[in-house]
Amino acid sequence: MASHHKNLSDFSSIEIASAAPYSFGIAVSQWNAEVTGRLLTGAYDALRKHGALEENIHLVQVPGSYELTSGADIMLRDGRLDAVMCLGCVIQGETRHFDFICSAVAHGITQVALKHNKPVIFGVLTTDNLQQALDRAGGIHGNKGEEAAVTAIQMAALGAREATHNE
Ligand SMILES: Nc1c(NC[C@H](O)[C@H](O)[C@H](O)CO)[nH]c(=O)[nH]c1=O
Ligand SMILES: CC(=O)[C@@H](O)COP(=O)(O)O
Repeated sequence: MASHHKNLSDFSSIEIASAAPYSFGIAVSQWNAEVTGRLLTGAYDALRKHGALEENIHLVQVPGSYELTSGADIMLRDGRLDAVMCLGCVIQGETRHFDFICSAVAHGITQVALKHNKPVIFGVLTTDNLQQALDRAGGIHGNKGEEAAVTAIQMAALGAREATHNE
């Protein structure tokens, strides 16, 4: 299994840019708040650890992961943000509803990123059960929210470099 005994939040092998110059949006789902709250803490703490200013971190809450697409779109409308993280937790139930939500949010946020030409980071846990989610929200497998924040920083820095290069 890919993540067996692996801390998915181990970034020791990469150089992470400073987050200080950039503005970030975080859209977080209220479904499975026990998990998404931990993802949010991981993301926020990682942004601040890498220099993001408190006033440059903007938060919106949406009902469920399916609404993360709309939340990201709304956050990107005024063009002020350099990257948006979408944090959610979808846990398999008895029906195929899980499949539709996971597919919709993955495709949806991709379309939003292309629409606004800004990075929209997929920080959504898609698990078989609650324990798998908790293990990836500050547990034995790290914190998907922290991963999303590091990814957002790296992509914001990439965008800034490319903008400078193309001037
Ligand atoms: N079952 C989960 C949901 N379901 C709700 C949907 O995300 C959506 O809000 C609803 O279908 C109305 O559009 N959401 C999660 O984030 N996680 C779940 O496990
Ligand atoms: C991912 C979901 O929407 C799921 O939790 C709902 O449960 P069910 O498939 O049993 O209706």
